[in-house]
Amino acid sequence: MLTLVGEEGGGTINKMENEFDSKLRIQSNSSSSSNNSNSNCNPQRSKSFVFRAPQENFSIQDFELGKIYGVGSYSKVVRAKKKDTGMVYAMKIMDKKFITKENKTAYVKLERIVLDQLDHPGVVQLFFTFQDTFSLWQFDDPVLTLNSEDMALESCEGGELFDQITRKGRLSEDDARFYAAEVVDALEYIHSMGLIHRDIKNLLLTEDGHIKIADFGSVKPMQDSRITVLPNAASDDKACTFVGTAAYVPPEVLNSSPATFGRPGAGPDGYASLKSHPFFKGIDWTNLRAGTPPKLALDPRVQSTSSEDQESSWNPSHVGDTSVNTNDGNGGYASASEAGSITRLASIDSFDSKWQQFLEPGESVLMISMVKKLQKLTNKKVQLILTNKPKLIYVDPAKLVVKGNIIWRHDPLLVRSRTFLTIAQFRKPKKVMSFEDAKQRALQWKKAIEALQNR
Ligand SMILES: Nc1ncnc2c1ncn2[C@@H]1O[C@H](COP(=O)(O)OP(=O)(O)OP(=O)(O)O)[C@@H](O)[C@H]1O
Repeated sequence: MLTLVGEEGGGTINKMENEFDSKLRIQSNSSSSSNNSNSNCNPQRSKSFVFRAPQENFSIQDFELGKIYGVGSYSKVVRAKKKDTGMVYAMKIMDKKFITKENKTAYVKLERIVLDQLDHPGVVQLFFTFQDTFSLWQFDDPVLTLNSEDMALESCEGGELFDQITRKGRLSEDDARFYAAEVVDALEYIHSMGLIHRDIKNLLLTEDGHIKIADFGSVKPMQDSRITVLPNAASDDKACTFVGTAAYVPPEVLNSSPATFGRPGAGPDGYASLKSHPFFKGIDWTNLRAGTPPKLALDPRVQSTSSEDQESSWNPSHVGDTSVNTNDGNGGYASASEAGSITRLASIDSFDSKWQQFLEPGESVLMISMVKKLQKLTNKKVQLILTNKPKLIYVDPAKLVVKGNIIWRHDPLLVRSRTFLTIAQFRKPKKVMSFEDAKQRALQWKKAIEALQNR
């Protein structure tokens, strides 16, 4: 049985979560006093800090949840439609216990405060936040409790720029210029606010195809920052701590120096010389966002992407299904019957810090499940973990040691039923492994692995 409470005792967890609350909760405006999530009003710069994006009393039940946009190191981002208003958001759901345990509270707080104060078309907008308690089931064991911190962000329906490059094979020079210009414009704004982002890896796209920068958890406010940063927010000015994602790290950080504004090529005169570079000839910097973006290449595996279709697929049970970008021929959503068979928040254990030790920095879990590894004589319970590296391992859940690293090639997967998944490893040592997933997600495992094979 996987229990969060059972491992450490409810008292400790409660203490941790209270600690989280006290660190995160800052006097906020209430929903009744504020209906201005879209306004440009300046936040109040005083001891009693007032958020522009209010802390609401909503619950996840107020939303229809759809596909999972992605899984970060300490969050899941899910498409969420508010039932009463019909507004669609990208809901960033974070487990408070996990964040507290991993000492990430300050980063969460910083992202919340910074996003609250940024206002630029190239930066993803924060609309509101709320806290919630989910009831979880695992293999029909008693209910578990997840206390979450949720941020309702502007939904970037165009997905990641990375996927556009993958689908198109390469960008034309004009398209590359367009995206580069929008990134430069957004970074100029971010830098003008006295912030260094430090983790520009997810360049997201709006439905129209304009760039949005997200994920401000690693942001570094400089001393003269125009952003109000409250006590307890992350500060590693002196320590030169490594923050960000290894593959995207700027050269100065690799040399153990602090991050600087210089990354994208801005010189001592700021962005002027960069923007007047011959590559950007013809770019109208003052009306950048009025330009026509490159046409988005749709995911060929998704048969229909109209909003209508997406909305008809809403089902709360998807929230626990981390089989991201799978080829289910159903617009990226599980069918109703598949969804029904997915335990609510089934893969919540992906938030459990004990699995994080098997990941490298920046690596995130795509699917995770307690399964039975079928062997000749005995069956063993193992934790099967699929990551975006991509990597597929199974771990002894009691000893917390990796028991196997499955190296796959093409077409090694066989689904015998909703429960049984067989994987053939063709590289040496050659072997065939079978797993039984009591949550009947064999097909989803297959699709998630195949999606990675096809990348
Ligand atoms: N506003 C958004 N709209 C659509 N998709 C989003 C949005 N924000 C994030 N995503 C997707 O969700 C994924 C997870 O985002 P998140 O910010 O939780 O973590 P991350 O930045 O990818 O990873 P890490 O936290 O490890 O740095 C992203 O990779 C992105 O694809």
